[in-house]
Amino acid sequence: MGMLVEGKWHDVWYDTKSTGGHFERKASSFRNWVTADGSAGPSGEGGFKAESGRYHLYVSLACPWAHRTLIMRVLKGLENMISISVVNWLMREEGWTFAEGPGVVPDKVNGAERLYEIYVKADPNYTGRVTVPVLWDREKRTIVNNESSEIIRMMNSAFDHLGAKEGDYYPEDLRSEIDGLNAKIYDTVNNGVYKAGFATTQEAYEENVRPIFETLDLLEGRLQDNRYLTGSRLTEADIRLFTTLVRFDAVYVGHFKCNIRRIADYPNLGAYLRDLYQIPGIAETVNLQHIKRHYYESHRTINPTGIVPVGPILNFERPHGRAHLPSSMF
Ligand SMILES: N[C@@H](CCC(=O)N[C@@H](CS)C(=O)NCC(=O)O)C(=O)O
Repeated sequence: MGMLVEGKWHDVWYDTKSTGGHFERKASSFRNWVTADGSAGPSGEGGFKAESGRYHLYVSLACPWAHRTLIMRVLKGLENMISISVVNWLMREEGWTFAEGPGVVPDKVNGAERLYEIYVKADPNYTGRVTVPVLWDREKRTIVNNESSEIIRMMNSAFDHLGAKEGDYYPEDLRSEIDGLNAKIYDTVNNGVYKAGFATTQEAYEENVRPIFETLDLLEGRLQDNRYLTGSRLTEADIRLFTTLVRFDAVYVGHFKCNIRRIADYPNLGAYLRDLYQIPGIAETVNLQHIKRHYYESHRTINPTGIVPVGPILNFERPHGRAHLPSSMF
């Protein structure tokens, strides 16, 4: 665990001293967009035209942010257009690495052994955290973007004219509702679990753990009559919530102390989680070994022994019973 300072790797843990025990996530640094015609996107510069075989995605199967991009890649059928490398689950002194292990896919594009080498290739003076996901451009030999929320937006539409699968997960008429859900779910659920788990004072922990369950309670009600968060259509808001829910009972309840309730205790959220898991292609993006081993073995400030709990027993294949709720393709 560490960061780059002017292109040099330093092994440091998150600083929570200056923030009263609170974990504060830093903004991502590379913000260019792949677009259909290569014009600039909402941020950054142009020059990144959608082309089959041009882009490469670096992911961790453990990471909920990277997981979003893996799901979107499958839903949009981009597996043959965007290649991937998968880091080892363990993130210790050298940060993410490609050390051999089950499920690891080495870096055949840059031949890197550690993820920070990719950041230094893109910017020899880079200062900041070295995070997944990373979208790499083989042509310009640089990082296009390392912000998952933006990478999934690009995947949603930029490759459509090249034969991506049909489907719009950020449809025009639902955008303001999706934006509202995303903002609340990011703050109190996706990042909320990290704020609770990485807190280093009792106050900071309690302040952050309660809102997680307030939001989950709210979503439980919303999912009573709605198949998906916005109603009958699956959107990026569901994908973003899914990657936290699927890790919740296995990791966040124990390791991050988010234990007021489990997802298994929520009938609607639990069934919704199984419903999404059973969408063709999604189960293959979920690797509970990488997920559990990453958190419990990497965060030694929280779990000094590195022991990985054996349970809980989870079965996302069980019938979800939500097929009666209205659903429409797009
Ligand atoms: N905002 C980023 C966050 C990505 C992120 O924090 N990834 C974690 C893994 S779950 C990471 O790589 N952390 C390494 C570090 O903070 O040093 C995104 O959504 O893409």
